[in-house]
Amino acid sequence: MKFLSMEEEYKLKIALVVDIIRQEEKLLIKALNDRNVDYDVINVGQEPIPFNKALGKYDIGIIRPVSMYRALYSSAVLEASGVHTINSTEAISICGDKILTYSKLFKNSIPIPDSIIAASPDAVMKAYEQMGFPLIDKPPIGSWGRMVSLIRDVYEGKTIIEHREMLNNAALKVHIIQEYIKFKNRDIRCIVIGEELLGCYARNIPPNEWRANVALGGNPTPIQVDDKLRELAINAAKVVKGEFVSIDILEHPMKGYVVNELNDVPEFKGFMLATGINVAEKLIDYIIKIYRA
Ligand SMILES: Nc1ncnc2c1ncn2[C@@H]1O[C@H](COP(=O)(O)OP(=O)(O)OP(=O)(O)O)[C@@H](O)[C@H]1O
Repeated sequence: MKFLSMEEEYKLKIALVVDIIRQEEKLLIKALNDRNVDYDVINVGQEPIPFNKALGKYDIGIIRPVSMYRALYSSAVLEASGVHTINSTEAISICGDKILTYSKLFKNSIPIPDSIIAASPDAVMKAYEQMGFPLIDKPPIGSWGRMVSLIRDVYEGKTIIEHREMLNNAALKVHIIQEYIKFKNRDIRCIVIGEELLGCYARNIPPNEWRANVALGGNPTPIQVDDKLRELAINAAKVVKGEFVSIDILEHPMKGYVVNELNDVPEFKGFMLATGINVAEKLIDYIIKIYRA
């Protein structure tokens, strides 16, 4: 029997595309080193990426930029040279925009919060009236809960409309007006890799907040995963063509689980704290298992 050297064994060449190195990226680098996988870190926050077939030396691009457009475009350029990116450009473009995400989910009968899209101040006022207060108003792009607003009456609504109109970004002037789902004072975040659910945890809403983001102090706690939750998370990931995504789920008093959003560059500090699962190792093991030559 011939024993393969580590290099022969793992013929994969990986591009780890980043714009900053967070704890998540450090863990990915550690997992790559531990498994002796050949990789380069491409920092698109500092380095240009040419349209160049030489990029085709990479088998896989792990796309990790925090900035949505850096993630989207670096994935597109790598894909153009034949690199398989995780996530794909298509998945990033869908998940990076909540309206595109909801459109895919709704079309595929995956429950979402009742939502209305409004693209002008007049349309927003009408949408507020149709939805009724209290309601949530959020822009289609953004993360860490920024600009996600709980609006209790028309005065607060008018303030939000005015502020958004002042922003120099067309997408931020579009509003998603949404039912406020207060039910359990928490939201659930699951991670799917490939077609499997890695796990889920809950983020409890901290004091003086109504949002559960870990970045805002949301407290990660373990939960029991039932079949419905598992099925919903896997289906939602599939519908947006996500290969490594996190899925945010709210619990509705009548409708049960509803998908709030998906993230194509998932953060996983909170997930690891609550579940003890090393997401970086699982992702690299998955890549080795599925894509090793
Ligand atoms: N319709 C809603 N009803 C109740 N709470 C909501 C609703 N929409 C958002 N939230 C709360 O606000 C938080 C942030 O909202 P959302 O996830 O839509 O924004 P985000 O900026 O994309 O956040 P993330 O960093 O998770 O990507 C959610 O985690 C949830 O706690």
